[in-house]
Amino acid sequence: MKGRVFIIGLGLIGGSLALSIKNKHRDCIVMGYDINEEQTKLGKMLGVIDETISTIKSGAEKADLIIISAPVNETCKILFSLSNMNLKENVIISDAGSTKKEVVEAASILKDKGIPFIGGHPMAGSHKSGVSAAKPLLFENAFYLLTPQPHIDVSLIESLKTWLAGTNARFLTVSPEEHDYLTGVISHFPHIIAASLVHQAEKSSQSQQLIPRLAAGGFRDITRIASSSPQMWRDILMHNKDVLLTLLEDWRIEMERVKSLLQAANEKDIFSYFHDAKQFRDELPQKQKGAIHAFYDLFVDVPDYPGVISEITGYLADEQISITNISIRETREEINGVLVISFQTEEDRDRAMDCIKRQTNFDQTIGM
Ligand SMILES: NC(=O)C1=CN([C@@H]2O[C@H](COP(=O)(O)OP(=O)(O)OC[C@H]3O[C@@H](n4cnc5c(N)ncnc54)[C@H](O)[C@@H]3O)[C@@H](O)[C@H]2O)C=CC1
Ligand SMILES: O=C(O)C(=O)Cc1ccc(O)cc1
Repeated sequence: MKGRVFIIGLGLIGGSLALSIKNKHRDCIVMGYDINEEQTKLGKMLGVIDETISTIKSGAEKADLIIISAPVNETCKILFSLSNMNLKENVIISDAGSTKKEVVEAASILKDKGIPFIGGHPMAGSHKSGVSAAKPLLFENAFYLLTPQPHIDVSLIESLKTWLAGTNARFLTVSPEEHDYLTGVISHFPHIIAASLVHQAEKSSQSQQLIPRLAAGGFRDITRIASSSPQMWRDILMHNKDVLLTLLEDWRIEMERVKSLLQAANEKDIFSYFHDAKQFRDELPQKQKGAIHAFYDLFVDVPDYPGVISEITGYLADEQISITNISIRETREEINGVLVISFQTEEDRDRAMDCIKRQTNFDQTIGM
């Protein structure tokens, strides 16, 4: 496609969309605006965008496609300001926000002026923020939910999908209400629980100083999403309040049930509680990307001698296997440490396992 794409909110998601669009449509020009000028400058320096734009108006009035990728409260305000600008006749406006009902409602002001808005949500990402974390293939194999209103012409939806083809995502159309319920269950609610687990550990750590050290391993992994942007999650909770209040009530009832099983020392039902959860989880699709990002982790038991980490990273570098993160877990003093290496893809992790197996006799396990 040829034309000008304008990204408003040039962070992790805006930057990743910009890169995927530039990859696929070599002749288009991607313009970027961010309220934080540093992000726009950085985006240009990193080659994420072609042009920096200093006001929304100046970018919007030149654009064929506008994608808003700011926190969802800001998105609603930006939609309102776009409705007062002289946009091109063929423009399409979309967004990348994690909630849809309120965003689509805010966009009704555009409908009144005949400007098409198609709500969008690429359902992949991470706890990282900012344009420097952007990646062209962040959304590969992820679901990309679209929430067009009935008045939107099918050809416009197809045109948006063509613009976004470089994401390699899978498009699904749902209603804004359905969207907010689905994402409430599998993404928004788990973020509340992750943050609450961290709060609980923090409270306990006031009387038990060993907690932070012991929490360094699995606890840190299962609460990774609690490191996400607080502004983004505040906005998401404000938008999806009703769904989340219902889910919190369901959760409270569920916890009461577990409490009574425990009080009654009901071994049979406690077993079933874990057994049934394991069964459902084990049957979830493994190769598909869900809303919460999976890193492909490899755990390597390494002996405690100087240089062991650079030895392993050296073997991986020799075979050009890229890693996204590396850390050492020291939960067991004076015994082997566990080196945790994270990869972007399952293939990279499998190649790394094979490489380390050939080069060393260290035990390895994979994180699931
Ligand atoms: N982080 C994730 O994994 C995912 C996030 N989303 C959604 O995408 C949107 C962006 O999230 P991220 O890129 O992760 O956040 P981010 O924090 O990396 O980027 C957001 C950017 O928006 C800018 N911004 C804030 N207000 C603005 C305004 N009024 N005008 C212009 N720019 C403004 C910020 O300065 C920041 O650079 C949010 O709506 C979020 O709910 C969707 C899918 C995944
Ligand atoms: O893996 C993670 O950190 C996420 O939870 C990513 C994420 C965050 C917000 C979304 O609307 C969709 C995906």
